[in-house]
Amino acid sequence: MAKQYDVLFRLLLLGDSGVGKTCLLCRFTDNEFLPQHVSTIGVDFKMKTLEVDGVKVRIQIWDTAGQERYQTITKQYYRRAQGIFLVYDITSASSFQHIVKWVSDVDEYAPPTVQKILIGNKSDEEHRRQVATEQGSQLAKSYGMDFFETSARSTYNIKQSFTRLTELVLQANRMELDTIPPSVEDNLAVLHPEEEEEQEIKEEEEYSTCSC
Ligand SMILES: Nc1nc2c(ncn2[C@@H]2O[C@H](COP(=O)(O)OP(=O)(O)OP(=O)(O)O)[C@@H](O)[C@H]2O)c(=O)[nH]1
Repeated sequence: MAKQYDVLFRLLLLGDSGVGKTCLLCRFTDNEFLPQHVSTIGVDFKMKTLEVDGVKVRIQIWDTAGQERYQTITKQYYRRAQGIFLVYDITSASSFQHIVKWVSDVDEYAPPTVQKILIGNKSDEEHRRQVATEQGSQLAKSYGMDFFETSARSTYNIKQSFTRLTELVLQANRMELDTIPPSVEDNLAVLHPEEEEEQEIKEEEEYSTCSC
């Protein structure tokens, strides 16, 4: 059967516990919002297909637990990520301060080519804001990253931020894609996951436990 997509990328959501990583993912993939905080245990993932620059991109998005005790497990997922969302909560100054630590973990464990975007989530909570938009934008600039304030509750900037990271990953891998001969492209069309990894993904899909 012909593939329903041209390329497959892995994205990762990182940030402190409670910043809204699971909610961002559930809003993007299922257009749902979970009002209660159910801490992720280890990792979960969901899939979605997007069309970016005329390319059908299947993205596998990994939602990691923000809690310290799961860090040994979650760090094992950095290695295979092509794009990473670094998420803080605009109502939590500490979650913003910890971005420095998340970036240093990414530098240590993720591939050097990984694309990163900074996200300030919960923009609907203006009355509880502790981190100014300018602070987020300055920090992102200092790391050379794009920056979005988002709201999983109101849907603000959700599609835009996921599309942008996918676009950046696509651009970063474009040369590699362009060198795949058309005959191979028809059947393969996945940058890294070939048959073995496809099988792995199918198994992962069967065990996916995302709570939304
Ligand atoms: N107001 C508001 N609340 C949000 C938003 N996104 C998430 N929340 C709330 O924040 C809490 C934590 O959200 P989660 O998505 O579970 O947080 P997480 O980052 O996945 O947490 P861990 O799994 O523990 O790492 C929940 O009560 C959500 O309803 C948002 O955009 N606006």
